[in-house]
Amino acid sequence: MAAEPVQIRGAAPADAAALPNVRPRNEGTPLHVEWFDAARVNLSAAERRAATITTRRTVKKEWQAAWLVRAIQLIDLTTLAGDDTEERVARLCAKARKPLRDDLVAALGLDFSLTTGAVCVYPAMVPAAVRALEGSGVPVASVATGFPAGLIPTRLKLEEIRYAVEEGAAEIDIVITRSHVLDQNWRALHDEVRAMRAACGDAHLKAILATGDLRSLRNVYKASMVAMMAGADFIKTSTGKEDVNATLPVSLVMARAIRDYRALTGFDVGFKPAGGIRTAKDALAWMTLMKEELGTDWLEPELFRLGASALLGDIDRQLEHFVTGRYSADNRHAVA
Ligand SMILES: O=C[C@H](O)COP(=O)(O)O
Repeated sequence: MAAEPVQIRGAAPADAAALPNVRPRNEGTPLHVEWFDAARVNLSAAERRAATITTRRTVKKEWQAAWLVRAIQLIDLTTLAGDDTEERVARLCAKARKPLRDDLVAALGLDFSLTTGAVCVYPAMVPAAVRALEGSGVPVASVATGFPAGLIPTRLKLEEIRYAVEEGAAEIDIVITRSHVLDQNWRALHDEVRAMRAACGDAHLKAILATGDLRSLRNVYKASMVAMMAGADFIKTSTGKEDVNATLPVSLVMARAIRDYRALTGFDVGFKPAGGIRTAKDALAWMTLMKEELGTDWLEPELFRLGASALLGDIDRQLEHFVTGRYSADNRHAVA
C-alpha cells in the first residue's frame, strides 16, 4: 500500500512571529495515575504492527523527493560529542541553514528557504550555535539536566536549563530520572518534569525518556503519559547513548500515548525519535508511522522531529539520485 504525498509548505511569512499561535501549548495536568495504571502493552502485537510500517507501506517513487525534503525540515541536526568544538558547531549550523546544494534545490524546484528543524547541541555550545544561526529562523535546541544519564542534583539540572535558555536556546531536551520509572514513582517523575518545564519558561521542553533503559513497553507508555501530564511539549525516545535507542515499536507505543493524552486533554504533544536514525529509509518509516498513527499534523516540525547526527548525508544522497539518476561518491555528501 502506498502512502500519499506530503504537502511541502514554504517558508513562513516574515511576520510569522507576530501571528497568533493557533495550537495551544500543552499546559500539563495534575498527576492522574488512573489514566495509565491499568494500561497493558502487548509486545508482540506492537512489534507486528511496527513491522507493517516498513513492509506493507511504501512511499511511491514520485512522492519520495517531497517526503525527503520534508524529512530535512524535521531534522534536529545534532552534535553531542565529547570533542565538539565551536568550529564543528558552526559547520553544522551552516548545514542547517543550507542543507542541500543550490543545483539540487533548483532541480527540485524548491521556491522557499529550506532549513533543518533545529540544531541540537550541549549547553556549552549554545552561544556558538546561536551566533551561527542568527537571522536564519533555525532554533537552537540544547540538551540539559545532566544529559545523558541525568544523575546530577535537581538544583543543578534546573540551573543548567536556565543557563541554556539565557544563552538563547529555544528548545530544551531534558532527560528524566530513569529510577523514578523503574520504581513506579510517578509523583517524583511528575514533580521533576514539572519543575523543569517551569525552568524552561517560553522555551519548549522535550522530555527524553531513554526508553532503552525503561525495561518494558508498559513503562514507556506510563512514562510518556506522566511526562505529558507534567507539561512536556515533546516526548523523545532516547539520548543516542543508550544501548538501544529509537525503535519503531517503542515509537508506536509513544504515539499511542500521545493519542490517548490528546483524547483526555485536547492538547497536542510532539514526538521525537532519536538515536541511530541514519538512512532516508529510516526517516520515511518514522514519517509513515506518524502519519498513520497521529495524522499529517505530525509531519510538521511543530509536532515531529527526527533527532539525528548522521541522517542528512543519506537524504542528500537519495535526493541527488532522484535528480540525476546516479549516486556520487560519499565524500561529496554532508557528513551530518
Ligand atoms: O538527540 C539526538 C541523538 O543524540 C542523536 O543520536 P545519533 O547520533 O545516533 O543520530
